[in-house]
Amino acid sequence: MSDFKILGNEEWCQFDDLRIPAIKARVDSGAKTSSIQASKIKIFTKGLEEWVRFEVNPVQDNRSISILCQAKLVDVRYVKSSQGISEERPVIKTNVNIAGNVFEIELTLANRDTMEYRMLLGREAMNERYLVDPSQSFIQGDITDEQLEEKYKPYTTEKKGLRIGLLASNPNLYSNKRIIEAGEMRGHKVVFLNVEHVYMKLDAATPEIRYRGGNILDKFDAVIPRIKPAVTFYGCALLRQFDTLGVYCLNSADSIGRSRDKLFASQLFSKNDIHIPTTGFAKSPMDTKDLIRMVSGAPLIIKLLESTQGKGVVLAETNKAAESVINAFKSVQTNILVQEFIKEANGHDIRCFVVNGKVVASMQRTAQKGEFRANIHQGGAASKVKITPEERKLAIKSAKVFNLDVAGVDLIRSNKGPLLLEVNSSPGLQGIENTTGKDIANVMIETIEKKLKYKQ
Ligand SMILES: Nc1ncnc2c1ncn2[C@@H]1O[C@H](COP(=O)(O)OP(=O)(O)OP(=O)(O)O)[C@@H](O)[C@H]1O
Ligand SMILES: [Mg+2]
Ligand SMILES: [Mg+2]
Repeated sequence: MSDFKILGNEEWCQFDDLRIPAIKARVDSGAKTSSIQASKIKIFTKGLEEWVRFEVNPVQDNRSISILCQAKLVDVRYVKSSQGISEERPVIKTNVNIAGNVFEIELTLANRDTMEYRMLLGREAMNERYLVDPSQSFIQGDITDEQLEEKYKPYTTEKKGLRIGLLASNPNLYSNKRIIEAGEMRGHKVVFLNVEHVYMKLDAATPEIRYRGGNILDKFDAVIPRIKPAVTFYGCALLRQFDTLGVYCLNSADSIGRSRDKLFASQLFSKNDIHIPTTGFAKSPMDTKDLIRMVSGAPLIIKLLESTQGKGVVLAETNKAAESVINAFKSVQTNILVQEFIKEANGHDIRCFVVNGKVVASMQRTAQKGEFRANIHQGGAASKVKITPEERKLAIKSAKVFNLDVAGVDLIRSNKGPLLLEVNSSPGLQGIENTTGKDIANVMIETIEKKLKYKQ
Protein backbone atom coordinates (compact mmCIF):
# COMPACT_ATOMS: atom_id res chain seq x y z
CA MET A 1 0.00 0.00 0.00
CA SER A 2 2.83 2.38 0.83
CA ASP A 3 4.21 1.94 -2.75
CA PHE A 4 1.09 3.43 -4.28
CA LYS A 5 1.25 6.97 -5.59
CA ILE A 6 -1.73 9.28 -5.32
CA LEU A 7 -3.68 10.76 -8.25
CA GLY A 8 -6.05 13.68 -8.04
CA ASN A 9 -9.26 13.93 -10.07
CA GLU A 10 -7.33 15.47 -12.98
CA GLU A 11 -3.75 14.76 -14.02
CA TRP A 12 -1.46 15.52 -16.97
CA CYS A 13 -0.42 12.60 -19.17
CA GLN A 14 2.32 12.43 -21.81
CA PHE A 15 2.50 9.95 -24.71
CA ASP A 16 5.95 9.78 -26.28
CA ASP A 17 5.11 7.18 -28.94
CA LEU A 18 2.11 9.22 -30.10
CA ARG A 19 4.09 12.49 -29.93
CA ILE A 20 1.57 14.00 -27.49
CA PRO A 21 3.56 16.14 -25.02
CA ALA A 22 0.72 16.84 -22.56
CA ILE A 23 -2.95 16.03 -22.32
CA LYS A 24 -5.23 16.71 -19.40
CA ALA A 25 -6.96 13.54 -18.21
CA ARG A 26 -10.01 13.14 -16.04
CA VAL A 27 -9.16 10.42 -13.51
CA ASP A 28 -12.24 8.20 -13.58
CA SER A 29 -12.17 5.05 -11.49
CA GLY A 30 -15.76 4.43 -12.62
CA ALA A 31 -14.49 3.60 -16.11
CA LYS A 32 -12.62 0.37 -16.75
CA THR A 33 -10.47 1.33 -19.72
CA SER A 34 -8.90 4.63 -20.51
CA SER A 35 -9.96 6.55 -23.59
CA ILE A 36 -8.74 9.43 -25.71
CA GLN A 37 -10.68 11.69 -28.05
CA ALA A 38 -9.72 10.90 -31.64
CA SER A 39 -11.07 11.94 -35.03
CA LYS A 40 -10.55 10.76 -38.60
CA ILE A 41 -9.98 7.24 -37.29
CA LYS A 42 -8.86 4.88 -40.02
CA ILE A 43 -7.84 1.25 -39.65
CA PHE A 44 -5.21 0.06 -42.14
CA THR A 45 -2.88 -2.88 -42.65
CA LYS A 46 0.88 -2.76 -42.26
CA GLY A 47 2.27 -6.09 -43.48
CA LEU A 48 0.23 -8.67 -41.60
CA GLU A 49 -0.71 -6.34 -38.76
CA GLU A 50 -3.69 -4.09 -38.38
CA TRP A 51 -2.91 -0.50 -37.44
CA VAL A 52 -4.99 2.51 -36.81
CA ARG A 53 -4.38 6.10 -37.83
CA PHE A 54 -6.15 8.96 -36.06
CA GLU A 55 -5.96 12.62 -35.17
CA VAL A 56 -5.98 14.00 -31.66
CA ASN A 57 -6.74 17.59 -30.70
CA PRO A 58 -5.06 17.36 -27.30
CA VAL A 59 -5.83 20.86 -26.09
CA GLN A 60 -9.38 21.56 -24.98
CA ASP A 61 -11.23 23.99 -27.28
CA ASN A 62 -8.32 24.37 -29.65
CA ARG A 63 -8.78 22.55 -32.91
CA SER A 64 -5.87 24.22 -34.59
CA ILE A 65 -3.51 21.93 -32.69
CA SER A 66 -3.92 18.55 -34.25
CA ILE A 67 -1.56 15.59 -33.91
CA LEU A 68 -1.58 12.77 -36.42
CA CYS A 69 -0.99 9.48 -34.57
CA GLN A 70 -0.67 5.85 -35.52
CA ALA A 71 -0.54 2.72 -33.40
CA LYS A 72 -1.02 -1.01 -33.62
CA LEU A 73 -4.64 -2.02 -33.26
CA VAL A 74 -5.24 -4.49 -30.43
CA ASP A 75 -9.01 -4.73 -30.45
CA VAL A 76 -12.24 -3.16 -31.67
CA ARG A 77 -14.96 -2.84 -29.08
CA TYR A 78 -18.59 -1.91 -29.40
CA VAL A 79 -19.65 0.68 -26.90
CA LYS A 80 -23.21 1.87 -26.36
CA SER A 81 -23.45 5.63 -25.93
CA SER A 82 -25.85 7.34 -23.54
CA GLN A 83 -28.21 7.84 -26.51
CA GLY A 84 -28.23 4.08 -27.04
CA ILE A 85 -26.28 4.19 -30.30
CA SER A 86 -23.63 1.49 -30.70
CA GLU A 87 -20.24 2.84 -31.60
CA GLU A 88 -17.17 1.06 -32.83
CA ARG A 89 -14.13 1.94 -30.75
CA PRO A 90 -10.67 0.83 -31.80
CA VAL A 91 -8.32 -0.02 -28.93
CA ILE A 92 -4.56 0.56 -28.91
CA LYS A 93 -1.75 -0.07 -26.42
CA THR A 94 0.82 2.60 -25.77
CA ASN A 95 3.13 3.91 -23.07
CA VAL A 96 1.85 6.69 -20.88
CA ASN A 97 4.10 8.92 -18.82
CA ILE A 98 2.65 10.46 -15.66
CA ALA A 99 5.24 12.59 -13.91
CA GLY A 100 8.10 10.32 -15.05
CA ASN A 101 6.28 7.10 -14.22
CA VAL A 102 6.11 5.25 -17.58
CA PHE A 103 3.88 2.21 -18.11
CA GLU A 104 1.77 0.61 -20.83
CA ILE A 105 -1.96 1.23 -20.96
CA GLU A 106 -4.87 0.35 -23.20
CA LEU A 107 -6.63 3.29 -24.80
CA THR A 108 -9.93 3.23 -26.65
CA LEU A 109 -10.29 5.84 -29.38
CA ALA A 110 -13.47 7.78 -28.85
CA ASN A 111 -14.75 9.66 -31.86
CA ARG A 112 -16.68 12.23 -29.85
CA ASP A 113 -16.01 15.89 -29.94
CA THR A 114 -18.38 16.56 -27.09
CA MET A 115 -16.14 14.98 -24.46
CA GLU A 116 -15.47 17.44 -21.71
CA TYR A 117 -11.98 16.05 -21.24
CA ARG A 118 -9.76 14.95 -24.10
CA MET A 119 -8.84 11.86 -22.10
CA LEU A 120 -10.20 9.62 -19.38
CA LEU A 121 -7.85 7.60 -17.19
CA GLY A 122 -9.70 4.43 -16.19
CA ARG A 123 -9.13 2.08 -13.26
CA GLU A 124 -7.27 -0.60 -15.27
CA ALA A 125 -4.41 1.86 -15.74
CA MET A 126 -4.34 2.71 -12.03
CA ASN A 127 -4.43 -0.87 -10.71
CA GLU A 128 -1.50 -1.70 -8.43
CA ARG A 129 -0.02 1.72 -9.06
CA TYR A 130 -2.22 4.51 -7.83
CA LEU A 131 -4.80 5.50 -5.30
CA VAL A 132 -7.17 8.37 -6.03
CA ASP A 133 -7.83 11.39 -3.87
CA PRO A 134 -10.83 12.90 -5.62
CA SER A 135 -10.74 16.04 -3.53
CA GLN A 136 -7.58 17.28 -5.27
CA SER A 137 -6.29 18.02 -8.77
CA PHE A 138 -2.86 17.60 -10.35
CA ILE A 139 -1.17 15.92 -7.39
CA GLN A 140 1.44 14.62 -9.85
CA GLY A 141 2.22 18.17 -10.98
CA ASP A 142 0.40 20.93 -12.83
CA ILE A 143 1.31 22.61 -16.12
CA THR A 144 0.72 26.33 -16.58
CA ASP A 145 -0.86 27.78 -19.73
CA GLU A 146 2.54 29.20 -20.70
CA GLN A 147 4.25 25.84 -20.31
CA LEU A 148 1.51 24.19 -22.34
CA GLU A 149 1.88 26.74 -25.09
CA GLU A 150 5.65 26.13 -25.11
CA LYS A 151 5.16 22.36 -25.38
CA TYR A 152 2.80 22.79 -28.33
CA LYS A 153 4.80 25.43 -30.20
CA PRO A 154 6.23 22.94 -32.70
CA TYR A 155 2.70 21.74 -33.48
CA THR A 156 0.98 25.08 -33.94
CA THR A 157 3.34 26.02 -36.75
CA GLU A 158 2.68 22.63 -38.33
CA LYS A 159 -0.91 23.42 -39.15
CA LYS A 160 -2.49 26.82 -39.62
CA GLY A 161 -6.11 27.26 -40.54
CA LEU A 162 -8.55 24.64 -41.73
CA ARG A 163 -8.42 22.69 -44.93
CA ILE A 164 -11.71 23.13 -46.71
CA GLY A 165 -12.76 21.42 -49.93
CA LEU A 166 -15.17 23.22 -52.24
CA LEU A 167 -17.04 20.43 -54.01
CA ALA A 168 -18.47 22.05 -57.12
CA SER A 169 -18.30 22.10 -60.91
CA ASN A 170 -17.19 25.53 -62.09
CA PRO A 171 -14.40 27.40 -60.27
CA ASN A 172 -15.21 30.59 -62.16
CA LEU A 173 -18.76 31.03 -60.84
CA TYR A 174 -19.21 34.12 -58.67
CA SER A 175 -20.37 32.03 -55.68
CA ASN A 176 -17.43 29.65 -55.84
CA LYS A 177 -14.88 32.43 -56.26
CA ARG A 178 -16.36 34.24 -53.26
CA ILE A 179 -16.27 31.13 -51.04
CA ILE A 180 -12.60 30.51 -51.86
CA GLU A 181 -11.78 34.18 -51.24
CA ALA A 182 -13.65 34.30 -47.91
CA GLY A 183 -12.02 31.09 -46.67
CA GLU A 184 -8.55 32.35 -47.53
CA MET A 185 -9.24 35.74 -45.93
CA ARG A 186 -9.92 33.88 -42.69
CA GLY A 187 -6.62 32.00 -42.90
CA HIS A 188 -7.83 28.68 -44.27
CA LYS A 189 -6.80 26.67 -47.28
CA VAL A 190 -9.69 26.21 -49.67
CA VAL A 191 -9.21 23.65 -52.43
CA PHE A 192 -11.54 23.48 -55.41
CA LEU A 193 -12.66 19.90 -56.00
CA ASN A 194 -14.46 19.18 -59.24
CA VAL A 195 -17.31 16.80 -58.36
CA GLU A 196 -16.69 14.72 -61.45
CA HIS A 197 -12.98 14.28 -60.70
CA VAL A 198 -13.53 12.83 -57.26
CA TYR A 199 -14.04 9.11 -56.75
CA MET A 200 -14.14 6.70 -53.88
CA LYS A 201 -13.05 3.38 -52.52
CA LEU A 202 -15.59 1.52 -50.46
CA ASP A 203 -14.60 -1.09 -47.94
CA ALA A 204 -14.98 -1.43 -44.21
CA ALA A 205 -11.34 -1.15 -43.23
CA THR A 206 -9.95 1.64 -45.40
CA PRO A 207 -12.59 3.69 -47.16
CA GLU A 208 -11.05 6.47 -49.22
CA ILE A 209 -11.76 9.47 -51.38
CA ARG A 210 -9.42 10.08 -54.28
CA TYR A 211 -8.93 12.78 -56.86
CA ARG A 212 -8.19 12.30 -60.55
CA GLY A 213 -4.55 11.27 -60.80
CA GLY A 214 -4.72 9.11 -57.67
CA ASN A 215 -4.21 11.60 -54.83
CA ILE A 216 -5.95 10.53 -51.65
CA LEU A 217 -8.08 13.31 -50.16
CA ASP A 218 -7.57 12.63 -46.47
CA LYS A 219 -6.52 16.00 -45.11
CA PHE A 220 -9.81 17.89 -45.18
CA ASP A 221 -11.54 19.26 -42.11
CA ALA A 222 -14.66 20.37 -43.97
CA VAL A 223 -16.33 20.26 -47.35
CA ILE A 224 -18.65 22.89 -48.83
CA PRO A 225 -20.96 21.24 -51.33
CA ARG A 226 -22.16 23.36 -54.26
CA ILE A 227 -23.68 20.56 -56.26
CA LYS A 228 -25.56 21.37 -59.42
CA PRO A 229 -28.82 19.47 -59.99
CA ALA A 230 -27.36 17.42 -62.86
CA VAL A 231 -24.91 15.71 -60.47
CA THR A 232 -27.05 15.47 -57.33
CA PHE A 233 -26.89 11.67 -57.17
CA TYR A 234 -23.11 11.46 -57.55
CA GLY A 235 -22.38 14.54 -55.46
CA CYS A 236 -24.46 13.23 -52.56
CA ALA A 237 -22.66 9.87 -52.72
CA LEU A 238 -19.35 11.74 -52.37
CA LEU A 239 -20.68 13.72 -49.42
CA ARG A 240 -21.71 10.53 -47.64
CA GLN A 241 -18.17 9.25 -48.15
CA PHE A 242 -16.64 12.46 -46.74
CA ASP A 243 -19.01 12.13 -43.80
CA THR A 244 -17.91 8.51 -43.22
CA LEU A 245 -14.32 9.74 -43.12
CA GLY A 246 -15.17 12.27 -40.42
CA VAL A 247 -15.13 15.35 -42.65
CA TYR A 248 -17.74 17.97 -41.75
CA CYS A 249 -20.06 18.83 -44.66
CA LEU A 250 -21.78 22.24 -44.76
CA ASN A 251 -25.12 20.65 -45.82
CA SER A 252 -25.30 16.89 -45.62
CA ALA A 253 -26.05 14.50 -48.47
CA ASP A 254 -29.36 13.68 -46.86
CA SER A 255 -30.54 17.25 -46.54
CA ILE A 256 -29.56 18.10 -50.13
CA GLY A 257 -31.19 14.99 -51.58
CA ARG A 258 -34.44 15.56 -49.74
CA SER A 259 -34.70 19.26 -50.55
CA ARG A 260 -34.23 18.58 -54.27
CA ASP A 261 -37.27 16.36 -54.54
CA LYS A 262 -40.10 18.91 -54.88
CA LEU A 263 -42.79 16.32 -54.11
CA PHE A 264 -41.07 14.94 -51.05
CA ALA A 265 -40.31 18.51 -49.93
CA SER A 266 -43.97 19.53 -50.26
CA GLN A 267 -45.01 16.50 -48.19
CA LEU A 268 -42.45 17.37 -45.54
CA PHE A 269 -43.75 20.96 -45.39
CA SER A 270 -47.38 19.95 -44.99
CA LYS A 271 -46.38 17.41 -42.34
CA ASN A 272 -44.55 20.13 -40.41
CA ASP A 273 -47.34 22.68 -40.65
CA ILE A 274 -45.45 24.90 -43.10
CA HIS A 275 -47.94 26.62 -45.39
CA ILE A 276 -47.51 26.19 -49.15
CA PRO A 277 -49.78 26.96 -52.09
CA THR A 278 -52.26 24.05 -52.41
CA THR A 279 -50.50 21.41 -54.46
CA GLY A 280 -51.70 18.25 -56.20
CA PHE A 281 -49.95 15.19 -57.59
CA ALA A 282 -51.57 12.35 -59.52
CA LYS A 283 -50.46 9.46 -61.68
CA SER A 284 -53.28 8.96 -64.14
CA PRO A 285 -54.77 11.39 -66.70
CA MET A 286 -58.16 10.11 -65.48
CA ASP A 287 -57.68 12.24 -62.37
CA THR A 288 -56.61 15.42 -64.17
CA LYS A 289 -59.97 17.17 -64.02
CA ASP A 290 -60.28 16.69 -60.28
CA LEU A 291 -56.64 17.65 -59.78
CA ILE A 292 -57.44 20.99 -61.43
CA ARG A 293 -60.53 21.50 -59.24
CA MET A 294 -58.50 20.63 -56.15
CA VAL A 295 -56.18 23.61 -56.65
CA SER A 296 -59.15 25.96 -57.34
CA GLY A 297 -59.00 25.76 -61.15
CA ALA A 298 -57.18 27.94 -63.68
CA PRO A 299 -55.13 30.01 -63.73
CA LEU A 300 -52.84 27.44 -62.13
CA ILE A 301 -49.17 26.51 -62.01
CA ILE A 302 -47.60 23.32 -63.36
CA LYS A 303 -44.11 22.44 -62.14
CA LEU A 304 -41.69 19.79 -63.27
CA LEU A 305 -40.47 17.88 -60.22
CA GLU A 306 -36.90 18.69 -61.04
CA SER A 307 -36.55 22.26 -62.17
CA THR A 308 -34.40 25.24 -61.35
CA GLN A 309 -34.10 28.84 -62.43
CA GLY A 310 -37.81 28.77 -63.18
CA LYS A 311 -37.33 26.74 -66.37
CA GLY A 312 -39.87 24.03 -65.57
CA VAL A 313 -42.61 26.25 -64.18
CA VAL A 314 -45.60 26.95 -66.39
CA LEU A 315 -48.75 29.04 -65.93
CA ALA A 316 -51.90 27.58 -67.46
CA GLU A 317 -54.46 30.33 -67.93
CA THR A 318 -57.58 28.23 -68.60
CA ASN A 319 -58.82 24.86 -67.40
CA LYS A 320 -58.68 23.54 -70.97
CA ALA A 321 -55.05 24.61 -71.36
CA ALA A 322 -54.21 23.16 -67.94
CA GLU A 323 -55.76 19.83 -68.83
CA SER A 324 -53.91 19.46 -72.11
CA VAL A 325 -50.53 20.51 -70.64
CA ILE A 326 -50.91 18.14 -67.67
CA ASN A 327 -51.91 15.23 -69.90
CA ALA A 328 -49.15 16.01 -72.37
CA PHE A 329 -46.53 15.75 -69.58
CA LYS A 330 -48.10 12.52 -68.36
CA SER A 331 -48.00 11.00 -71.83
CA VAL A 332 -44.19 11.37 -71.81
CA GLN A 333 -43.90 9.99 -68.24
CA THR A 334 -42.78 13.31 -66.76
CA ASN A 335 -43.62 13.90 -63.11
CA ILE A 336 -45.30 17.22 -62.40
CA LEU A 337 -46.93 19.07 -59.54
CA VAL A 338 -50.10 21.08 -60.07
CA GLN A 339 -50.31 24.13 -57.87
CA GLU A 340 -52.67 26.90 -56.91
CA PHE A 341 -51.60 30.18 -58.56
CA ILE A 342 -50.98 32.98 -56.07
CA LYS A 343 -52.14 35.87 -58.25
CA GLU A 344 -51.84 38.52 -55.56
CA ALA A 345 -48.07 37.92 -55.34
CA ASN A 346 -48.06 39.93 -58.53
CA GLY A 347 -44.79 38.54 -59.84
CA HIS A 348 -42.93 39.03 -56.57
CA ASP A 349 -41.18 36.47 -54.42
CA ILE A 350 -38.79 36.67 -51.49
CA ARG A 351 -35.48 34.86 -51.13
CA CYS A 352 -34.27 34.46 -47.55
CA PHE A 353 -30.72 33.29 -47.11
CA VAL A 354 -30.56 31.08 -44.03
CA VAL A 355 -27.22 30.09 -42.52
CA ASN A 356 -26.93 28.02 -39.37
CA GLY A 357 -30.49 28.70 -38.25
CA LYS A 358 -30.49 32.46 -38.90
CA VAL A 359 -31.78 34.59 -41.77
CA VAL A 360 -28.58 36.44 -42.72
CA ALA A 361 -30.00 38.34 -45.70
CA SER A 362 -33.15 38.62 -47.75
CA MET A 363 -34.22 40.18 -51.01
CA GLN A 364 -37.32 40.59 -53.07
CA ARG A 365 -37.37 39.50 -56.68
CA THR A 366 -39.76 41.08 -59.14
CA ALA A 367 -40.70 39.45 -62.42
CA GLN A 368 -40.23 41.18 -65.73
CA LYS A 369 -43.32 42.75 -67.23
CA GLY A 370 -45.66 40.08 -68.61
CA GLU A 371 -43.94 37.29 -66.64
CA PHE A 372 -45.09 35.66 -63.38
CA ARG A 373 -41.78 34.01 -62.48
CA ALA A 374 -39.53 36.22 -60.39
CA ASN A 375 -36.34 34.19 -61.01
CA ILE A 376 -33.31 36.32 -61.91
CA HIS A 377 -32.67 33.87 -64.75
CA GLN A 378 -36.09 34.79 -66.14
CA GLY A 379 -35.22 38.47 -66.16
CA GLY A 380 -36.40 39.21 -62.59
CA ALA A 381 -34.93 42.19 -60.74
CA ALA A 382 -33.76 42.04 -57.12
CA SER A 383 -34.22 44.65 -54.44
CA LYS A 384 -33.81 44.98 -50.68
CA VAL A 385 -36.74 43.96 -48.55
CA LYS A 386 -37.63 43.97 -44.88
CA ILE A 387 -39.22 40.69 -43.96
CA THR A 388 -41.84 40.26 -41.24
CA PRO A 389 -41.22 38.21 -38.08
CA GLU A 390 -43.66 35.63 -39.46
CA GLU A 391 -41.67 35.34 -42.68
CA ARG A 392 -38.44 35.03 -40.73
CA LYS A 393 -39.89 32.20 -38.65
CA LEU A 394 -41.17 30.44 -41.75
CA ALA A 395 -37.75 30.67 -43.46
CA ILE A 396 -35.87 29.32 -40.44
CA LYS A 397 -38.31 26.48 -39.89
CA SER A 398 -38.21 25.50 -43.57
CA ALA A 399 -34.39 25.20 -43.56
CA LYS A 400 -34.59 23.26 -40.33
CA VAL A 401 -36.96 20.55 -41.55
CA PHE A 402 -34.27 19.53 -44.03
CA ASN A 403 -31.41 20.11 -41.58
CA LEU A 404 -29.76 22.43 -44.07
CA ASP A 405 -26.89 24.54 -42.68
CA VAL A 406 -27.12 26.79 -45.73
CA ALA A 407 -30.40 27.34 -47.54
CA GLY A 408 -32.03 29.74 -49.96
CA VAL A 409 -35.66 29.80 -48.89
CA ASP A 410 -38.21 31.18 -51.37
CA LEU A 411 -41.46 32.61 -50.06
CA ILE A 412 -44.41 34.27 -51.68
CA ARG A 413 -46.77 36.79 -50.06
CA SER A 414 -50.40 35.70 -50.34
CA ASN A 415 -53.69 37.02 -48.94
CA LYS A 416 -53.45 34.23 -46.35
CA GLY A 417 -49.95 35.26 -45.25
CA PRO A 418 -46.53 34.06 -46.41
CA LEU A 419 -46.39 30.73 -48.24
CA LEU A 420 -43.35 28.62 -48.82
CA LEU A 421 -42.35 27.96 -52.41
CA GLU A 422 -39.13 26.00 -52.13
CA VAL A 423 -35.83 25.54 -50.36
CA ASN A 424 -32.56 25.52 -52.31
CA SER A 425 -29.47 23.79 -50.94
CA SER A 426 -26.92 25.62 -53.12
CA PRO A 427 -28.31 29.15 -53.24
CA GLY A 428 -26.35 31.57 -55.42
CA LEU A 429 -24.42 34.37 -53.71
CA GLN A 430 -24.22 36.97 -56.45
CA GLY A 431 -27.76 38.37 -56.37
CA ILE A 432 -28.08 38.37 -52.61
CA GLU A 433 -24.60 39.82 -51.88
CA ASN A 434 -24.94 42.53 -54.48
CA THR A 435 -28.45 43.47 -53.39
CA THR A 436 -27.86 43.51 -49.66
CA GLY A 437 -24.13 44.29 -49.45
CA LYS A 438 -23.70 41.46 -46.95
CA ASP A 439 -20.63 39.23 -46.92
CA ILE A 440 -22.46 35.91 -46.94
CA ALA A 441 -19.46 33.81 -48.01
CA ASN A 442 -17.76 34.95 -44.82
CA VAL A 443 -20.76 33.87 -42.72
CA MET A 444 -20.59 30.42 -44.32
CA ILE A 445 -16.90 30.04 -43.40
CA GLU A 446 -17.60 31.29 -39.87
CA THR A 447 -20.24 28.58 -39.54
CA ILE A 448 -17.68 25.90 -40.39
CA GLU A 449 -15.34 27.35 -37.74
CA LYS A 450 -18.13 27.24 -35.16
CA LYS A 451 -19.15 23.69 -36.00
CA LEU A 452 -15.54 22.54 -35.75
CA LYS A 453 -14.87 24.62 -32.62
CA TYR A 454 -11.99 26.25 -34.45
CA LYS A 455 -10.45 29.37 -32.94
CA GLN A 456 -8.48 31.87 -35.00
N1 LIG B 1 -47.85 28.97 -56.89
C1 LIG B 1 -47.28 30.06 -57.42
N2 LIG B 1 -47.97 31.21 -57.55
C2 LIG B 1 -47.41 32.30 -58.10
N3 LIG B 1 -46.15 32.35 -58.53
C3 LIG B 1 -45.39 31.25 -58.42
C4 LIG B 1 -45.90 30.04 -57.84
N4 LIG B 1 -44.94 29.12 -57.87
C5 LIG B 1 -43.86 29.72 -58.42
N5 LIG B 1 -44.10 30.98 -58.74
C6 LIG B 1 -43.15 31.92 -59.35
O1 LIG B 1 -42.29 31.19 -60.20
C7 LIG B 1 -40.94 31.23 -59.76
C8 LIG B 1 -40.25 29.88 -59.97
O2 LIG B 1 -40.87 28.87 -59.20
P1 LIG B 1 -40.06 27.87 -58.28
O3 LIG B 1 -39.19 28.61 -57.36
O4 LIG B 1 -41.00 26.90 -57.69
O5 LIG B 1 -39.23 27.15 -59.41
P2 LIG B 1 -37.67 26.79 -59.62
O6 LIG B 1 -37.61 26.40 -61.04
O7 LIG B 1 -37.26 25.78 -58.69
O8 LIG B 1 -36.77 28.06 -59.38
P3 LIG B 1 -35.38 28.22 -58.52
O9 LIG B 1 -35.00 26.93 -57.94
O10 LIG B 1 -34.39 28.73 -59.47
O11 LIG B 1 -35.73 29.26 -57.46
C9 LIG B 1 -41.03 31.62 -58.29
O12 LIG B 1 -39.85 32.24 -57.88
C10 LIG B 1 -42.27 32.55 -58.29
O13 LIG B 1 -41.91 33.85 -58.68
MG1 LIG C 1 -35.66 25.32 -57.25
MG1 LIG D 1 -37.37 29.21 -56.92
